[in-house]
Amino acid sequence: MNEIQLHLFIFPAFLSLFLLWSIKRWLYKPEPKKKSPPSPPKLPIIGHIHQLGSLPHQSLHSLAQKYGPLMLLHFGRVPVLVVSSADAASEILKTHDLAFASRPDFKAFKKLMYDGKNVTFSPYGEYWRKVKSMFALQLLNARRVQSFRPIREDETALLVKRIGESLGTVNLSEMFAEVTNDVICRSAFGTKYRVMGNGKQLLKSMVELMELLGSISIGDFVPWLGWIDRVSGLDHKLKYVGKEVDDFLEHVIRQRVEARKRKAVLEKGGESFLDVLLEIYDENAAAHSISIGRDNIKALILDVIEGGSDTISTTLEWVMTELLRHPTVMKILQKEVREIVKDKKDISEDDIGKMQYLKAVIKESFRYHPPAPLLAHRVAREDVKVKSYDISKGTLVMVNVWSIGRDPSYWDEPEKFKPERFLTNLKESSFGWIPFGAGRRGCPGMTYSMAMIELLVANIVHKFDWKLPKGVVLDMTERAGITIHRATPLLALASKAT
Ligand code: HEM
Repeated sequence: MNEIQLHLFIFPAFLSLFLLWSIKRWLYKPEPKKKSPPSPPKLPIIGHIHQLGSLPHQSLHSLAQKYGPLMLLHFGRVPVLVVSSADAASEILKTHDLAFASRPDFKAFKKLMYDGKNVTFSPYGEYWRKVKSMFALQLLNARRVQSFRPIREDETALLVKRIGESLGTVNLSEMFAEVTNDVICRSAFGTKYRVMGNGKQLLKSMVELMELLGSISIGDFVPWLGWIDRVSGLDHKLKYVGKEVDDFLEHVIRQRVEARKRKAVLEKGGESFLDVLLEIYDENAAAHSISIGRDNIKALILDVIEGGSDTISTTLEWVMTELLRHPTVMKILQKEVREIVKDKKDISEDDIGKMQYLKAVIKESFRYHPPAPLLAHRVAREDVKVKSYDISKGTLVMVNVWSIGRDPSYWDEPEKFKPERFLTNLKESSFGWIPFGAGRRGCPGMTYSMAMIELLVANIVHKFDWKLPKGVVLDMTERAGITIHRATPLLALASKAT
């Protein structure tokens, strides 16, 4: 081939290649690079799981100081978005609420909550919408919360009597756990249950259940390491505790069904949650446009017990801890309560309505010690842009309420316990104060909880004076779990009010 022939061949070949390349570029535009939130260095296989520590909300708070309020971690193969400011929380819980309205399907949730049939761990969808609206409209509406008033009053009176009989050092943690359990059981089942069928303490089983719900199963994040859950005993514990709680619920439901057949009257305090559910179950399914079976009832009852007991008792513990740490705040509160109640024997809910400082103390305690410091995890249902970041479908979202309550750009002197901040501005209406979460998946139990916490705190500061036992230094260490309790029981010295 001479030189001219060669040129004649090469030129069209180049031209065709160039045309092919241009067409390909035009047809298949390369995906724009995704922008992820800042992320700390990670380990192979497990990613950032090792950085959670025993108190994840605190470890994540420290990491967020360095990587910012929207931070991306990886737990095994699962991307995890950690949210640590009011502004970022508003993006998740308000702007993109629907996109983040689902929950993860962790093994513990499925095994202990009847395959996710409860409200809290149910994925977003038709079933969740129905049971959530049933919770909000029928189980926890204002009228029903009001109907439980005699239960709250009875149990508060019993607590006051118990403290009065054992003036001196009292174990407030234990007392709060018991009174909360009694109120919740009476609201849920119409009667108190401390002991289960086999003589085991219900409270102890509930503590085990909560611990398991808060535990990490490695198989959820690195499926091929799932065998570790077997070897570590987690799988066995899930089965054992699940069975124990199921036996108890079965026993209670059978008793209640029998009592309903005999038309036995409830203890005072209106229709229980279980009665409402049984009504829907056996009589009225069509009218409620929802079909629920035995497992659904058990799962929904567990929502009430695990949603209510631990969260309320831990709130009471922290409120009293802060009052004991701040005697001046205690004095101001006692003055308010005593001036409003005067020499009446009982505190009415009308009286409570006037106690603005009491409400401020409780709100401040929620800010500083949110009982569920990481809310309940959310999951992204679709790809979504948050601020300028691309968050992919399936990302697990942790909203660090503990961190948000300590954000100095939002709260003035966040490390100080200052109830006054809630008297002067309504901070709790925005996303800096979200101990009950917000948006579609927000907690439906806030009114119920507040009614109980306010009545209990008002009564015990009204009837008694409190201080720390001699030589006791308040230990502020937290105990790990899905709700955060004190690591050591709260002991306090009670004397008759002066
Ligand atoms: C001090 C008391 C309580 C606190 C601090 C609390 C806190 C929370 C939090 C943080 C969430 C997750 C919200 C979110 O993802 O945005 C939640 C959900 C929930 N809570 Fe509560 N809660 C309390 C009491 C109660 C009570 C008394 C009940 C029932 C009687 C209850 C039932 C529920 C249910 C059913 C959900 C799931 C809502 C959903 O996923 O749609 N909670 N709670």
